[in-house]
Amino acid sequence: MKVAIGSDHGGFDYKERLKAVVADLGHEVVDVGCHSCDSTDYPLQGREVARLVAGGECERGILICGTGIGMSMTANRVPGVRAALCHELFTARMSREHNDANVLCLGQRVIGLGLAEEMVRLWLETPFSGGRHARRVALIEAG
Ligand SMILES: O=C(CO)[C@H](O)[C@H](O)COP(=O)(O)O
Repeated sequence: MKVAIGSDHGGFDYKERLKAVVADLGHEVVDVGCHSCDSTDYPLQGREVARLVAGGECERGILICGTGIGMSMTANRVPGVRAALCHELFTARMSREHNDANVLCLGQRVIGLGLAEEMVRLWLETPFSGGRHARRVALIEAG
């Protein structure tokens, strides 16, 4: 898969570490920035990743800021994006199985790096269950 990844300064360190996790699983990483710890504004990177996913250039997206909240608010404004803000493994898995989430949002100031790495692996490898959940996702997309 092609996986877009982006962060603001509050998520920069995790972005750099999570890129390796994504690549180790055999996926292509598209890094939209930011590219340093200098202060920046999360909607810039959040929108860029969301547009890549909504436009089909990337199949999935991962966004990291301090809490993940601003990134999820931003990404979910883009039609076709189903961004899930997760802080533990259960919701990361369910966001794929039940909600077909195509963007994962994480908070670098909320969870440890080891958990974030495990969540990314689980989230990338968990398929959508379909069935009754497909009807519900279609209702989301119908607006
Ligand atoms: O979590 C975030 C948005 O949801 C940002 O990373 C956070 O608000 C940045 O804060 P600061 O400019 O004080 O570093």
